[in-house]
Formats: sequence, C-alpha cells, structure tokens
Amino acid sequence: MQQPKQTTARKDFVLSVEGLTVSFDGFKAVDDLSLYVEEKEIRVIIGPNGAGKTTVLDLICGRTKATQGSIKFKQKELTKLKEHQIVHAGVGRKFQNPSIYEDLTVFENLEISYPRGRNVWGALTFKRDQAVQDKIMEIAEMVFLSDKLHDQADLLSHGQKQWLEIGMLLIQDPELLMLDEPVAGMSVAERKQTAALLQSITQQRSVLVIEHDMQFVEDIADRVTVLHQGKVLSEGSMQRVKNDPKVIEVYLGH
Ligand SMILES: Nc1ncnc2c1ncn2[C@@H]1O[C@H](COP(=O)(O)OP(=O)(O)OP(=O)(O)O)[C@@H](O)[C@H]1O
Repeated sequence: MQQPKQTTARKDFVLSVEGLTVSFDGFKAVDDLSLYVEEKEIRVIIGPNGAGKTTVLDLICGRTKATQGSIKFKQKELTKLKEHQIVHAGVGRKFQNPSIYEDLTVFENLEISYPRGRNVWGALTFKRDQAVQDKIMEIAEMVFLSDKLHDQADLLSHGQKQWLEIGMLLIQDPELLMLDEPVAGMSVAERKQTAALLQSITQQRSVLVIEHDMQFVEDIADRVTVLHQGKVLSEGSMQRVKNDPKVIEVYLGH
C-alpha cells in the first residue's frame, strides 16, 4: 500500500498536507491528516468542537510544530520553517480576535502592514510614495473601508475591524490566506459582504477558512473538509458533505 508521506505533492496544489500528526502528551489532536488545496480555491474546514481545526491552522502557520508529516506550500516544506519564514513564503493567518492597532487610523494600520515597513517606526517614517498609497487605496476599497481611511480603528464596528485585519494581511500579498471564524459576531449584512470579499480575494489567491456558520459555508465553499477527532471524516462539495450520514451523525445533526 502506498504511504501518504512518500507521495510527491502535485504542482498545481498550492497546499499539500500529507500524513500530518501532532500529539500533545500522547493525545493526537491531528491524526495522519492529508489535505490538498488548489489555486484560487476557497476551502472550508468544519467539524465539532475539539476536532482539531484550529490546530491544523496552527501547524500550517508554524505556531505549533508537527510530530509527523509534511506541509508543502508551492513545493516548499513548511514544517521546517519558523513562523516569520512561513509568512514570508506567502501564508497569511488571521486569528479570531482582530489584532489591529486601535489608536491608529485605518490608513496607518494598512501602511504599517505594507511589507516595506514591518515595524512601527519603519512604517511611520518611510516615505509614503505613490505605489504604497495606491496599494492602500486598492485594499481599502476591497475591504469596504475606503470612506473610513482617516478614522481611528477603535471607532470601527466589529465587522469592519475584521475586514481591516483581512486588509492588513492582503497588503502583504499572501498566496494562501487562512481565516479562523471570520464572520463570528457579524451581522447578516456583514456576513454577505464578507462572502463577497472572499470571492474577490480568490480571484488571485487561495483561502482556507474554519467556520461554524453553515449558511456562510454554503455561500463561499468550493469544497468542504469535515474534521473529526483529528482526521478527515468527509470531503467534497457542501451538498455532498451535508448529506453524508457520518457528518450528520457527528456534527450537522446536533
Ligand atoms: N497546545 C495544546 N496542548 C494540549 N492540547 C491541545 C493543545 N492545542 C489543542 N489541544 C487539544 O486538541 C484538540 C483539538 O483542538 P482544536 O482547538 O484544534 O479544535 P477545534 O476543532 O478548533 O475546536 P473548536 O471548534 O472548539 O475551536 C482539543 O482537544 C484541544 O484541547
């Protein structure tokens, strides 16, 4: 039988996770997981609490080190890299709570995130040349904040803060964007706008999302991976997984 760890990642997958395992004191939070994400795909990971969803994102972004297995991003092995090297390779990660600078304006938050000015001093003192300005305008428009550019970030609504953080990741031009429950706490209108935002992001990039809101998942997902006890329980279109008796039993039926 062919072992997953010995297979070679296909070139057209932006992300190939194979045989990924992490044990915490003998407990396998992620257990021999394989997952393949295509270019420009929106993949949603769903599953019950404790299934290992957040741990998978932690492993991909290097926050948690794998016990076994491989994570290839465009042929580059991520399990050997440090968190900042993974960001540099083109993987952006948004956590559940927005980490924006509340006392800076929307413009300044985006400017600080521009790759040329990674630290606060560098970002605030470097010349605001036209290319940076143009990029900030483009991203602000994409994340529905062009009329808020000069507002201080703490004045934004919860949803707008989430969009700003997505904008701060987009300005770094990642090829893979990972989002942990991006619409939690958002209004219905904001959820719809976020779905549109993800569609526009995947014109150029791939997105990996953890989400519990099934309507949102249905609106955005190209494919859905259902995790259960650290393993893939089911995978495919939303239509397919929501009719899968195993998924209904452990997750959707509750
Ligand atoms: N650093 C850690 N040390 C020990 N156990 C951990 C650690 N991180 C996660 N776990 C355990 O691994 C399991 C998977 O957790 P994880 O947060 O990935 O689940 P999840 O699917 O994201 O759940 P939820 O939907 O509740 O966020 C849980 O049982 C959790 O307690």
